Amino acid sequence: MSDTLTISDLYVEAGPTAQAKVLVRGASLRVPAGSVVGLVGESGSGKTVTCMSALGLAGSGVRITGGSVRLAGTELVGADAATLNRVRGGVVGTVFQDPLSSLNPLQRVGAQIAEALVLHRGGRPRQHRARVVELLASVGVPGPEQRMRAYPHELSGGLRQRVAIAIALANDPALLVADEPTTALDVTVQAQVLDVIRKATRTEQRAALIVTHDFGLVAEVADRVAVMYAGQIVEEGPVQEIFTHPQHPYTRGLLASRPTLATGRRRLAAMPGRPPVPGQWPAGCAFAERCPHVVGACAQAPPITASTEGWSRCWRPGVGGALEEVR
Ligand SMILES: Nc1ncnc2c1ncn2[C@@H]1O[C@H](COP(=O)(O)OP(=O)(O)OP(=O)(O)O)[C@@H](O)[C@H]1O
Repeated sequence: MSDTLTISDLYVEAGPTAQAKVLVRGASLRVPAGSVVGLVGESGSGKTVTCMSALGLAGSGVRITGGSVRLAGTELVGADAATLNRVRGGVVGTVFQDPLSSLNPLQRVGAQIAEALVLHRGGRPRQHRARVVELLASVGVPGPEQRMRAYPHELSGGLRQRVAIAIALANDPALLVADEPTTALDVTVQAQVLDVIRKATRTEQRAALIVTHDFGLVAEVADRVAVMYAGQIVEEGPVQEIFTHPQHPYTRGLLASRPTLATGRRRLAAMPGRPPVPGQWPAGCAFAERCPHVVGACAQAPPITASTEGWSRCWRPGVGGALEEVR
């Protein structure tokens, strides 16, 4: 299967060149066409910076210093503003955690969807009315003809996120990037919104990259997963394989932490061979007596990320964020 998105050996820095902070170090990631990939890692590991800088959407002061990003055949690193504008909203649609901050509070939601269509397809907003209704219906907004006239604050959080997804999907993008799309929602609504994202990808053969700290969400929705730690992708592969045979200690630590999504938890529990529960030293850990940390429940700083059954080693962030073994 060809890749819709290929990120290769990406380096990203921030701050003045002389004292630049390296935020992403050699990240490589592929999102095959028609598949859902979860980019998972703890807060601050560099997930958002990786995705946003890859799409040319990183904040000021953040720059790519190496690597390549190919989206549907177009190289984005070093691309001019016109190419990036064509790609954003056209080839890739983005959804963020908080729809209230991504939607314009002063504009009716239908007008905002129509605006996305006008931007890439031309014409006047009212010419896109039928497509707006169709989009709202496709993301499960009931009564789309009425709801398109609502302002964002008149809708529930779940409906607002559906509207944000409708905007992201407006121009039939090849790739949907969703950054913590369900974190701001309560648990039942989370499952519904994930369902919308899954349908939007599976039925249209569209690829999706979902950024999350929640392995349960990945278990629920993704085909492949990439695990990010301290600016590096430490492990990448099919979800089932990574969940049942995690190779990297950090992945094991993440898997041992409690996923929030009930359905994801059920799927995880059904996978044989997953790591032990947090808070306990695994049987046979060679460092149990010397090391003060416990799996997934470390109170120290910097934390040791994992020491689980089958691993006789503990790891912690070392110089420059690289993992070093604790001896
Ligand atoms: N504009 C910036 N300038 C300097 N540092 C930045 C900038 N943006 C992000 N960072 C730093 O880069 C690191 C990675 O941030 P990022 O937002 O990508 O993490 P994340 O894994 O997405 O976490 P979260 O889930 O909390 O969003 C953090 O240490 C953050 O402080």
